[in-house]
Amino acid sequence: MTRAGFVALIGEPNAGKSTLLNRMVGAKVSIVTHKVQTTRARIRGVAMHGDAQVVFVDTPGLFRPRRRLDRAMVAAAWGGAADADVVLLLVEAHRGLTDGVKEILSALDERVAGRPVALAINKIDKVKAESLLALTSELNEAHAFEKTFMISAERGYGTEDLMEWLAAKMPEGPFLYPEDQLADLPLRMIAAEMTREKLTLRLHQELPYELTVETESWEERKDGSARVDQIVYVARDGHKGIVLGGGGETIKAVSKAAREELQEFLGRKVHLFLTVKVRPNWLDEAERYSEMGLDFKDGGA
Ligand SMILES: Nc1nc2c(ncn2[C@@H]2O[C@H](COP(=O)(O)OP(=O)(O)OP(=O)(O)O)[C@@H](O)[C@H]2O)c(=O)[nH]1
Repeated sequence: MTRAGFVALIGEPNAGKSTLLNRMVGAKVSIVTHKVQTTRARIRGVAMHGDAQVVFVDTPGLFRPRRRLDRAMVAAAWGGAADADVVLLLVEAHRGLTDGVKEILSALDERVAGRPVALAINKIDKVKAESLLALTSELNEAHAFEKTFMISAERGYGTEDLMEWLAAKMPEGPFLYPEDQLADLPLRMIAAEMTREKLTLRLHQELPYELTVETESWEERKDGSARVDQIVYVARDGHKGIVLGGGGETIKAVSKAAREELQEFLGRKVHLFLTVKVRPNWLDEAERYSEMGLDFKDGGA
């Protein structure tokens, strides 16, 4: 008998959800950067473990929503958790029981009532082993977790045990995705995410998430290569210059880095063309939201 189900990863921004997802799934499907709040879509990765299929929902970081986009992200995060068979809360070992974690804990009972919730203390490579016991009991006093794991998503410590446990928690049933499918994101969206990641890394603090990337066209060529055209949408005229850089230097570097990553991912040659356009209202356009896997109305006032 096979098993299959969903695991929702929740936690504060930067807790390491994308890193863990990538490790469990074994391929890079979600973007990982040093910046917070990079995950927008409810990206799923599918991990196989023995007879079990575990589908991970990588939720946007939970944080206090202000703008429409933020509210939609938070609604998407909790939506993912409420549908899951197991909820996995990631807490950073060196930060412990922060106010943000406390807020998540107080919302847990209401939002995901009846679902098993496990705790994964992540980034244990950053702290002394002695401190972990105290942290474990402190967190378990704050919430009765079904199980506590100590892991390093980055180094792979403890992640095997975690996977083993999650697999056993999945309900019996047929696989939800074909076995060879790594993520249910279309290639076009993966390619757009790669470009957005490179932009985010390159621009640092200058443009938090006021830009979006869309793949306009994807053409398969006879020689086995692909021509990919993408548009980078910015919210303001002034941002266009920042994205382009002096003499187009920034966009060229971004394009090169994104092309290289996409080529490695696909295992073949890619011709990538980026165009920067100003679209003042994109943050409030419904269409943009569905392309990011979010529900526009969730962000409503
Ligand atoms: N030292 C250490 N760093 C880690 C570990 N896991 C993740 N990180 C780092 O923590 C940062 C954030 O990781 P992400 O996986 O992007 O975090 P996230 O929770 O998906 O973040 P959001 O998308 O903002 O919600 C990255 O710089 C990771 O390299 C770990 O086990 N140890």
